[in-house]
Amino acid sequence: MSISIEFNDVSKKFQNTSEYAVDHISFSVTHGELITILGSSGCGKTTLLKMINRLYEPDSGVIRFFGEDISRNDPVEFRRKIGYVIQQVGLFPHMTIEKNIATVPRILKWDKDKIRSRIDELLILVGLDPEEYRKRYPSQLSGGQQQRVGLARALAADPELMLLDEPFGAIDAITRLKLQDELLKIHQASRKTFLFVTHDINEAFKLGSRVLIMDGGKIQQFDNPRNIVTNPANAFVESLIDSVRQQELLWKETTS
Ligand SMILES: Nc1ncnc2c1ncn2[C@@H]1O[C@H](COP(=O)(O)OP(=O)(O)OP(=O)(O)O)[C@@H](O)[C@H]1O
Repeated sequence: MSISIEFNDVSKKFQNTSEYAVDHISFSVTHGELITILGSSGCGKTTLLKMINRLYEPDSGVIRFFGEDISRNDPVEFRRKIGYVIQQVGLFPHMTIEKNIATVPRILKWDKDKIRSRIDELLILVGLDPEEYRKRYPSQLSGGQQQRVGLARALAADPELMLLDEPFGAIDAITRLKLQDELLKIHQASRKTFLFVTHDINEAFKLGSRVLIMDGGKIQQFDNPRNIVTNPANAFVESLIDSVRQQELLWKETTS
């Protein structure tokens, strides 16, 4: 099996800050995995993701994509091979849903019929009826529906890698659970690599075949959920798991 993403001793410190945002981290992801990156606010999750699509450049270390050092690629061209979904969705407000989804295929000069059938296929995949939603504008959609379109747009050109930065962070709990289930199905069907950032431990353990736990810019543990629970690597991971146990206890107490 091939390695799609590999970090080799990668660090990033922003100007006028004393601490590393990402502090000498190394890990690799096998192609086809869905990895979640879990940690509290400010631990470096977004910085890690943005170094992959080259919105940020590392200060040191090497990031490889299918074995190639990404710093040698043209960043704009490279970004088209990567789907990127963020919490704020970022749909173009003046464009219809179909035009939003077609953004990258149009840049890649796909022919019109291929783009049209891809739009329909993707809308169905993310649970939106093409007839009803194709011609709408983003402002005519709910937040959850906009996030579905954001996902469809990121998947449009069939990227080898999907980067998802707290995509469901602003969505209500019930819709969020539904979107998580759909994301798992989409991932299974696509067999591509997905890196999903979240600060929600339940979401991280539900979605990730492996969970990369960060704190202070460092990896605390990178393993499958079962091993993390049964064999926490350090006190930080233990306290994270304890926090879920406390929630469960509280839930049991209040419902019994
Ligand atoms: N553009 C920037 N300039 C200066 N410091 C930054 C910049 N972006 C991030 N940082 C700092 O780097 C550290 C890591 O930030 P990052 O956004 O990666 O964290 P995060 O884990 O994604 O947090 P959150 O969950 O709140 O989004 C933080 O201390 C943050 O203040």
